[in-house]
Amino acid sequence: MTEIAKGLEGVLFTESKLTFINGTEGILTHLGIPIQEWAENSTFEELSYALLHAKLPSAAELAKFDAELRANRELPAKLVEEIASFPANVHPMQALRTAASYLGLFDPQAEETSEGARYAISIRMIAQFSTMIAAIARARRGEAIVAPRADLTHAANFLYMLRGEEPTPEQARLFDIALVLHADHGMNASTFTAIATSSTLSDMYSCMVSAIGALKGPLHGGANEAVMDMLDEVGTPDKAAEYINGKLDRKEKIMGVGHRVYKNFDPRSRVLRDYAEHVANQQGKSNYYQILETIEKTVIDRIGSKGIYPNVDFYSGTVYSDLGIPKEFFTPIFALARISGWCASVIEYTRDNRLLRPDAVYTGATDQHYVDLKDRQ
Ligand SMILES: CC(=O)SCCNC(=O)CCNC(=O)[C@H](O)C(C)(C)COP(=O)(O)OP(=O)(O)OC[C@H]1O[C@@H](n2cnc3c(N)ncnc32)[C@H](O)[C@@H]1OP(=O)(O)O
Ligand SMILES: O=C([O-])CC(=O)C(=O)O
Repeated sequence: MTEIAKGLEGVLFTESKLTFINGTEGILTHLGIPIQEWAENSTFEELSYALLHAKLPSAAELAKFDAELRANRELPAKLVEEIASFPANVHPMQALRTAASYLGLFDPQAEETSEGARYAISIRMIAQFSTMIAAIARARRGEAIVAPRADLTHAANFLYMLRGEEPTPEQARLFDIALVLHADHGMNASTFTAIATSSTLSDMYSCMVSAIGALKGPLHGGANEAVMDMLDEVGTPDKAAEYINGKLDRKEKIMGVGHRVYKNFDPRSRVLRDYAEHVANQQGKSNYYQILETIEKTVIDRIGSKGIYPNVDFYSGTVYSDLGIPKEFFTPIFALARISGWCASVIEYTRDNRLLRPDAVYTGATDQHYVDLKDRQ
């Protein structure tokens, strides 16, 4: 009998030097370096360089790359106008998908697919995704769009544009760590989607728009917002265990737990949990962390034996929420970070491109003949 790899589970379709995951032992490395070391020591700018070049930058290379990102933050004025007129009630991921596509209209290199062009476009998109997302957030709240500043880091500039005031160094660093943790993750659904599009030799903007669409779904990047919905529904920590037990009894899914590859724990969620705990311990903060702690314990007690543990989307929202970021922007922020992984993976795959085209086992009718419309039941 023909074996079907449902969900392409375990199917190896390419080689990559960027990211390694051992889902049984909870190991994630970029360029062989553990994610915990990236989070502790590095920045989003440095990891983006490392992914795009498959090597750690020298100090001079990093300074040049950072300067290029800073120089490319501004959006075309027409796009800013367009974002300001988007309907306020659309989901920000819809707005981002549209804005990213619109951005391509102003890029003279948009149709070029050489590696050099893909790289130059990647720098612009990494820089401009941040500006687009902050602009979408401001416009949605009816606030004036804040122009980017070139004297701030990528993380600090995003929070500045979003809130209209500079973050503290601690807030900027916390957000930077969140970006580092989300920047790449092997052949996840959105990266795979970007690669599938690029495998037809399509352009970078089409690849990124496809990837945004794939990230949006609640089984992937959209889960971080869904977790926050769940926390709001639970309300207070004392109700969390009953709420989760009820959901599991009804065989409903819990958002932010479970993973196609990690069957023990997701190392990113551990890092985020520590930061979420740190933030929660500061005076006057939300009780989201306490609810999540109880949910984690209840889930592991009930279904941990199936390999269900918190994933990266579980704790990220409470960190964002304590940074003053509204929940509808959690998934756009995922895109703000993952753009680096998408671009790097597309560039890497395209070097030895092969059209992606799997197959399905046909189970439909055979030996039929066309029936005229008037003779059909
Ligand atoms: C950044 C990211 O993309 S990380 C993932 C973000 N997504 C989410 O958090 C959404 C919730 N999680 C899920 O839906 C799933 O865990 C997925 C889609 C991420 C991975 O699923 P799969 O690899 O297909 O796992 P699969 O569906 O085979 O699950 C195995 C068992 O665990 C159960 N299970 C998996 N996830 C969950 C969950 N979130 N809640 C409850 N039960 C779950 C399944 O029902 C299944 O049980 P069974 O064996 O009794 O039928
Ligand atoms: O790898 C996956 O399937 C999903 C994930 O955790 C990510 O994209 O960060």
